Amino acid sequence: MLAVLNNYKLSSIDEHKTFHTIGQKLVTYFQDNVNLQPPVPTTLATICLFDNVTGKLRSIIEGTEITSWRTAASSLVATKYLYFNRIDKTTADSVLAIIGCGVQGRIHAIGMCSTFNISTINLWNRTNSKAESLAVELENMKATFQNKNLKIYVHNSVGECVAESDIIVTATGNRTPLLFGHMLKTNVHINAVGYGQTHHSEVDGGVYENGKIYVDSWTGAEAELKTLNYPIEGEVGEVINGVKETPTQALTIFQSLGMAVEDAVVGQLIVELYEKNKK
Ligand SMILES: NC(=O)C1=CN([C@@H]2O[C@H](COP(=O)(O)OP(=O)(O)OC[C@H]3O[C@@H](n4cnc5c(N)ncnc54)[C@H](OP(=O)(O)O)[C@@H]3O)[C@@H](O)[C@H]2O)C=CC1
Ligand SMILES: O=C([O-])C1=[NH+]CCC1
Repeated sequence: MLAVLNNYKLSSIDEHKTFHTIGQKLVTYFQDNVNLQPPVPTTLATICLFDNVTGKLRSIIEGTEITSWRTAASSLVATKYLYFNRIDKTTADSVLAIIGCGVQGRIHAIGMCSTFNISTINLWNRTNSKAESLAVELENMKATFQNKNLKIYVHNSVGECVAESDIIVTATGNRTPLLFGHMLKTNVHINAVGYGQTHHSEVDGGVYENGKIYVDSWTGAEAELKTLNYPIEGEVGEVINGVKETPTQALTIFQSLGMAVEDAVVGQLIVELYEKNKK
């Protein structure tokens, strides 16, 4: 995945300096890595940064952790602009469902509960013990969350998990849909993160048909969502900068594809901080 971003600022480094980034992100997904002893992450990433004047390789950065956090951060931004900005904030304690409690499900759970007023988190995972382990971890982190009274439940079915949920994260490698329209209440926001057969494998067509679909990048969507036969409303960024209106419709879907440019900028920030602290 190629990434080029010019003329931007990193205020934590230097608010006057302008940065230019050329990067390349390499990602592999080996599902059986979780069964190794010790387990290895299934999604592995490496980020290469190049000098923007000469094109010479400047740094190679371990990108697995960056990918985990960046993906969750994108969903948090999407949830803020597509969901929290359309609801009554005075009553805005929300119920979150995590479908798939692997690396992404875990980071999304921590990120959402740290950022928003989540009163209940519902967890489902194909292998139930992983959802139970995440529930224990979240229980031990409660003091750091926005809502210290967070209630945590593990469910035996996806339908039960999402029935009362306002915000849903799907983060599985499932190749066929596991989230269907009849399972959802009204006024729901979905962050569809997992990649199975395609990016949109986890969510049934009936959900896309009745919702407003947003992506992280039009360019990514043109390349990677060719088989999604429903109209895309816009980029989340277009809602943020006012080009598109905040949706008022009660079902929104953030179809997360992953943008290498976001990873490359975080990589650049890490390299700049490293260089600054070395001096
Ligand atoms: N949109 C984006 O930018 C990104 C998307 N991804 C995608 O997100 C997904 C999750 O990644 P990650 O958390 O790192 O992977 P993990 O291997 O850590 O977790 C995978 C999860 O998917 C579940 N799963 C796998 N196959 C199935 C299935 N057939 N039915 C139901 N559940 C299944 C696993 O359940 P179990 O524990 O039972 O095996 C586990 O909960 C992947 O598809 C990955 O490609 C990853 C990074 C960025
Ligand atoms: O952006 C990314 O790293 C990925 N998107 C889909 C799988 C991994």
